[in-house]
Amino acid sequence: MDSPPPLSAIKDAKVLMVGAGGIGCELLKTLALSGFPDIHIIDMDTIEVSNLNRQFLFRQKHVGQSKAKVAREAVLRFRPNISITPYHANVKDPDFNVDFFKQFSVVLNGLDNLDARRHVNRLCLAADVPLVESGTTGFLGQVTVHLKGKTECYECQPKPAPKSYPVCTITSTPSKFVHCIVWAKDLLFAKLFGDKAQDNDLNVRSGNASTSDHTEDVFERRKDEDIEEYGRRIYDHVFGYNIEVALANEETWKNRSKPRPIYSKDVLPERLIKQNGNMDSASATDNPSSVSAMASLGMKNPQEIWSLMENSKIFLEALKLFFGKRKKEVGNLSFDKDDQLAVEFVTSAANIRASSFGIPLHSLFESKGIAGNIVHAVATTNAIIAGLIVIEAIKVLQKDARSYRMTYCLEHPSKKMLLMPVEPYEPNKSCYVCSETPLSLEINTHRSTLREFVDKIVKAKLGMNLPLIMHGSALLYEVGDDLEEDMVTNYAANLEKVLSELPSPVTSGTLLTVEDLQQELTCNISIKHREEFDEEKEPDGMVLSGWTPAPAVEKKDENHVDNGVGTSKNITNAEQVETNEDLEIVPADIEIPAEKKRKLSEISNNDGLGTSRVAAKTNNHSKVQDLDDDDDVVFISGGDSDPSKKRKLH
Ligand SMILES: Nc1ncnc2c1ncn2[C@@H]1O[C@H](COP(=O)(O)OP(=O)(O)OP(=O)(O)O)[C@@H](O)[C@H]1O
Ligand SMILES: [Zn+2]
Repeated sequence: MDSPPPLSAIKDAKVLMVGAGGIGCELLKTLALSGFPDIHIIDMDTIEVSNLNRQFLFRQKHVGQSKAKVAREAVLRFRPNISITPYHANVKDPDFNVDFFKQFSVVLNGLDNLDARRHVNRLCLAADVPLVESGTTGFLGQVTVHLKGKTECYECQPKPAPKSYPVCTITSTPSKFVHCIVWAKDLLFAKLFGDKAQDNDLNVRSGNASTSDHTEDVFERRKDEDIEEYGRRIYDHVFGYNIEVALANEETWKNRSKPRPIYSKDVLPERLIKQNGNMDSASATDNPSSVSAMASLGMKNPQEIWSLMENSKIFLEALKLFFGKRKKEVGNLSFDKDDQLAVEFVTSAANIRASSFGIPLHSLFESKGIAGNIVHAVATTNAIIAGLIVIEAIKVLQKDARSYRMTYCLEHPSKKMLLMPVEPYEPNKSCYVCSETPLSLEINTHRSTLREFVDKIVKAKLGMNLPLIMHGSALLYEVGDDLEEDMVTNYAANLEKVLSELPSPVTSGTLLTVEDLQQELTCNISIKHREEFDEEKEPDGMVLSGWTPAPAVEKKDENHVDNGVGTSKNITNAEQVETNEDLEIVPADIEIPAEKKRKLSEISNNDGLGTSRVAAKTNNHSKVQDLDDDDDVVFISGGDSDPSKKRKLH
């Protein structure tokens, strides 16, 4: 195949692509066809059957192989003369350090989780390499350009927190099917098959616990207890007894319709084994990943809505299969949308609960989508977004900063346009990642340990990978392969100490320096002691602040138009999305600007210090409601985790 000569800016470019999934496959193809001569790809995954419907560089025979390597081979078949270097690895591996990033002209992300995106953002800032970010969720998509000091970095705006529900809605007063799914997945499944020791609101106490039968841990299987008996006991406890206990609190039901307790004997015959000969033989195979309650019971259609009786049978069968065929995993399982048996269990439990609360039942297919925060992937959106990434990459290579655009791909046309380009925003001066703004942390220094600080703040909130913590010149903690043994012992001991009892005590007023050696990121955290925290609102028992959106100021030139679009009015669609009930379970990785912020061109038109001719603009992003996980993002994606990971249906 002959191809036209590449643009001169492309000819010498060396680009790094991170992620070879839905967006990545499209991107690699478009880069190759556009004439990019030297492409490096990092992807840590192997190909799954569920990827094949949209990750078109992969075929059935590639299942189980490295995405980065197979993508390379597929593209070399139609562009044999370009150089493609694959890395089957996690981008967070220490090998991919700042020096590694420095060799590239531009980095292009096709990731699906916040954690990896933040990491790449930091490495690009440290290496001073431009980053083109992207994400898609169904029909929605987004591409942004991040150039150190010129445009906002990926982390300049706090990301939407994952959608969460009030605990009491989940444990006591569900009103939507999603509440039943969250209950089945995060409480019941976790209690039965995950870590037993975890706190869990399922063991609802009766009014007089001392005389109740329920003082024992009902979830503990009794010695020699038959598995069906055990399953029925769990069933009766969570769908019968717990509902009776809840009903006893009249106040709760004053303005709500009361739930109905459901006991297994009312729904199922006394003994299923008699009814269903294959209950004991269970599934035909011993391969744990193919064990299925539906298969055992001869039910085939995942789109069918099961009756209460069918849900109850699936519930008992799935429970039995976990304790029979997958016994080794019990105690360590966490819900995985690709685990058929887990989805069957969660679907049936959610449906039985829904039945009790008068909520419409759902099929396994629908439940899987809700439980896995799945948004149906749209291959065309990935292709459009990949094209836009390449357009922005070319502008970056041409050093044409004034024409950079962040572009949103909308679900419904706005002013007859599906693509909405907006000029990029200037960096947020209070961003702890790309500016040096100190953070402050309220924490109980007499109660919280260094380990809690490391896990909940340094890793979870600040997204650091290889952290080092200093108080003045005293090193309190660091990680690394080359540490002396006595240092390792010291740090391990420090981790268990409360902050005020560390060798160099951390108390109110202490300024801690936290550094990530791989990301080359340093943050100063000013510590403020606080005695009490609200368990519901501040479950971490610590509050980090200082990382805020840039202050909103009164907006001028409201009708200013970028490229013919881009006024605040263009956001209506995004706002519709935000209030769209159907999207409730979508992990919104996407952020859409509600109103304009100061833009790059306005800054570069003047002294470059931010005293732009446009005196006042707002700086708010209206984020599409985060429906999940993962996950996750200012950018949309194929999904995280991670609690912030968005996922697609395959
Ligand atoms: N830390 C990371 N290092 C390297 N690659 C990563 C990292 N995190 C995510 N990825 C890759 O990014 C890609 C994202 O692609 P995509 O959103 O299509 O997800 P997927 O895993 O292929 O599909 P799905 O999530 O829908 O099952 C994946 O191939 C994944 O392996
Ligand atoms: Zn920033």
